[in-house]
Amino acid sequence: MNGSCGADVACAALFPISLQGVGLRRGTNWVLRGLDLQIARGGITAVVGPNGSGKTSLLRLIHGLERPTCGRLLFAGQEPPLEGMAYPGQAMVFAHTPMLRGTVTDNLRLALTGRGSDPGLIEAALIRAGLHSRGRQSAASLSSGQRQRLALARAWMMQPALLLLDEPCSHLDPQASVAILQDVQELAALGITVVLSTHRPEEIALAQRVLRLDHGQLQTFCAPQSLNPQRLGAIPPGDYACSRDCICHSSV
Ligand SMILES: Nc1ncnc2c1ncn2[C@@H]1O[C@H](COP(=O)(O)OP(=O)(O)OP(=O)(O)O)[C@@H](O)[C@H]1O
Repeated sequence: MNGSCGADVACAALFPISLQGVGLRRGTNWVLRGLDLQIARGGITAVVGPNGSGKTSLLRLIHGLERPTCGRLLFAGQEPPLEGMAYPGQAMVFAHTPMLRGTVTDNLRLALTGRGSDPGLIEAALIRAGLHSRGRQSAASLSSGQRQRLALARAWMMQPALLLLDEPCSHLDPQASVAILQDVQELAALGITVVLSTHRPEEIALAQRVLRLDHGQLQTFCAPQSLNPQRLGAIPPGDYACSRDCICHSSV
């Protein structure tokens, strides 16, 4: 597997991802409102904004774990399938990755469910996760950082065209975060389009575009260079503001 966009068919079927007037209501609370934006194939998009601004909800919606209450979500101009939990061609990794009982290898096998066994691919995923000598170890014994690397390797095995990462380093120490971000960059270099929610400047710095939400609404969608670096360092995480010259696009 070269990993370049998993399958070009999947890429062609996913991009661009278009949100047209998308809203998401939970109970009486509109957590996403009037979103109009387009995500093109390739690169890393960082989704930023204060706590509760809707970052996770947006990723869940793109992945198919939730459906828009109103508006349209289109993949390559088409409505996604109604059946199934998650949309095809995608993988999502959460801040806290649950491990199955069993070994590290057992957890990787999960990604191959329904596709038969592929020892070579599992071996490659173990190496990718830096867990080559730990395949037979209980997955429950892994550190948080090792679990996240395993989760990314598992996602890679699924050959996704789109990888959604929900604050992948939020509970990791700096050293573990560096390893995760290295993995993310490698996956992006393989042609996998990455969308990650984050509060961290070092993750935003990896992105080619930054999508900022506030109270469920799109505030900005621009290149990170357009963000004011002074403010990036000086203000509390999650409160990223655009500099005056940031032109806000609905598509970057
Ligand atoms: N299961 C749920 N039921 C009802 N409301 C929810 C649920 N999960 C989240 N919310 C609400 O949806 C809104 C958006 O939450 P979301 O988790 O998407 O924000 P976020 O930007 O990812 O926040 P954080 O930075 O804290 O992770 C918040 O007001 C939150 O309280």
